[in-house]
Amino acid sequence: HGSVDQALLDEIMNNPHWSEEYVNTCNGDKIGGDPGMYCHIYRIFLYTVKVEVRSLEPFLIVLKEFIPIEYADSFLEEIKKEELHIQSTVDQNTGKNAPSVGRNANGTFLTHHRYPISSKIFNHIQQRFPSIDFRKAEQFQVLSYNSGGHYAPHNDYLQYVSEEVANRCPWYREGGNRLMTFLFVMQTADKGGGTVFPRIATSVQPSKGDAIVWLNLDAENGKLETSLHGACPIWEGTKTAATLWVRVRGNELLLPCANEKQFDIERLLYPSEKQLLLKRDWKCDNGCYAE
Ligand SMILES: O=C(O)CCC(=O)C(=O)O
Ligand SMILES: [Fe+2]
Repeated sequence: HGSVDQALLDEIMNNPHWSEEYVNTCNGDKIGGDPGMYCHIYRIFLYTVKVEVRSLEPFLIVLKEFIPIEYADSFLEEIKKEELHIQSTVDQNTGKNAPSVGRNANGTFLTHHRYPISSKIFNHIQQRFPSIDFRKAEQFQVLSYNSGGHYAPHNDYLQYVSEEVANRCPWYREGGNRLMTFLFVMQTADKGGGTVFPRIATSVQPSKGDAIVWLNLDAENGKLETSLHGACPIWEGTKTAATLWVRVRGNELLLPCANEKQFDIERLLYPSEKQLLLKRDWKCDNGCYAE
């Protein structure tokens, strides 16, 4: 692991939520090495969006240089004024809030329009990614990781014993599960700090301003276990990122005419071209739109 601080490395290796395999995947960014990977640029209104397609099953893309550097910097300035709390979980044994073994990060939630700059970033995302209604996303979760920080591989979907039980909770009933995670990076670590997807043996080492976008559910709203991911350990420096968890209600991405439920992945990959397509007199093969 090169010149990685041995004590930090030992700590991660002894953490039951991490494994050598995960850490190795963290250290090997797949840029250019994955035969299934490709890139394209789409244009929407006057904006261009650079897309790196890492995987379609599960869906994982990186939007390169997506958030302007000056926006990221302004947001960072605002965040400095916020009190970031150590992210804790409820200890199963004591019932008390305790720092989590699975995650070592400071963070806070901010409403989309909390600050002019968060609003600007929110609108920036929405304009360039119109196939998703980001108003249906939870608040920005800002996460900041210092050296030794990490978030061990986990899934973002909410887990309940059953859909019936879940729906007793108004918060779930309104939004449904977490369909998509949209994460953008405002500050990169000096060493480490990518996002790892162990089930597809991939990690993304983002640059400042890049956004990493993936789906957590399948087309039937089932839990997509291959969306397992984590924040790789930070060996040096600080990483700051913000997450939008987009809920599924109002964001059904299903093909209008598919007999079997399937996502309309093109809507995510080429939103602008899809808009043009929809302007044409488009008919589906299975006749559901026939006059
Ligand atoms: O910071 C990262 O790379 C991952 C964060 C994450 O997985 C989450 O907030 O759910
Ligand atoms: Fe996550």
